[in-house]
Amino acid sequence: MARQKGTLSMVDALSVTDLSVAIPGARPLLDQLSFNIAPGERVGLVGPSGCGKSLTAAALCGLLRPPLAITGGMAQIDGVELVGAAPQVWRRVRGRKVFQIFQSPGTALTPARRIRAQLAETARIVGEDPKQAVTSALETVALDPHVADFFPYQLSGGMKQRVLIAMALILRPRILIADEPTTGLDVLTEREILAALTKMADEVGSSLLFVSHDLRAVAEVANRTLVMDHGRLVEDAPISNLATSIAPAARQLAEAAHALQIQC
Ligand SMILES: Nc1ncnc2c1ncn2[C@@H]1O[C@H](COP(=O)(O)OP(=O)(O)OP(=O)(O)O)[C@@H](O)[C@H]1O
Repeated sequence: MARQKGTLSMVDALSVTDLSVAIPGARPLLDQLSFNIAPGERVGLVGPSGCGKSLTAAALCGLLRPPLAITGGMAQIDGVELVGAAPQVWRRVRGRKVFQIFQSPGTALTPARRIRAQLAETARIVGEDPKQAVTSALETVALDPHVADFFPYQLSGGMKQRVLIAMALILRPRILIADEPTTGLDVLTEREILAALTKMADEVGSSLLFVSHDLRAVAEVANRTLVMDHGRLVEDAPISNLATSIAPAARQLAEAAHALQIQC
């Protein structure tokens, strides 16, 4: 495995070194993860259910809840150390340096505010003209301009995900972490979301860490894949190399994806 141990170089958007997460006193749930992501790089994080993908995303977004805790290692975004960072550091980092999109987009939107107000507020945070930013971000994620007048409850799951991607477009984060953003969506909506994600990352130059159990979805957005198994990183390779990996979890994922390919 071409595993990069990660002292932060000038070019890394994210550098993770020996990151461990556990309930203190118990065995680690994340065990000494190390990887780097370059600016603009799009990386998939895959592995079997329960291997630690979501915990990794949560740790990098400062969203672990006690008794879970980071028990060792470092994680830097754009040179800012996240492990042990104070709340005021997180307020500076969250959104502008790391933006997260999760499975349930509804929880990230304020229920009683129209989409226009929420996107405009985001634009003001970064000093953008709100009107222009809202129009242009909605257009980039292929949402009708009228969506700006809606409340979150009036949107489908796929539309809410696109609103969040529009928010990321306005904030221009250094890295976007998307944890299973298309789970529960139909396949056409899934492809639209993946297209919006890659377009957003291309326009802004953001790096993308795309968490999924679905290698086919990862293949749409990333060409490098991190594979986890039982809390450890077991492979770091181009997606096309997984079938011949020495890591059984990587080979099993490649075989499953191959078996699911349907000729239409
Ligand atoms: N709050 C928690 N307290 C204790 N253990 C937890 C907690 N959250 C997750 N875990 C454990 O950590 C491990 C990794 O969980 P995680 O949610 O990261 O898996 P995952 O790879 O995202 O799985 P899936 O693909 O099913 O979403 C699992 O064994 C899980 O039971």
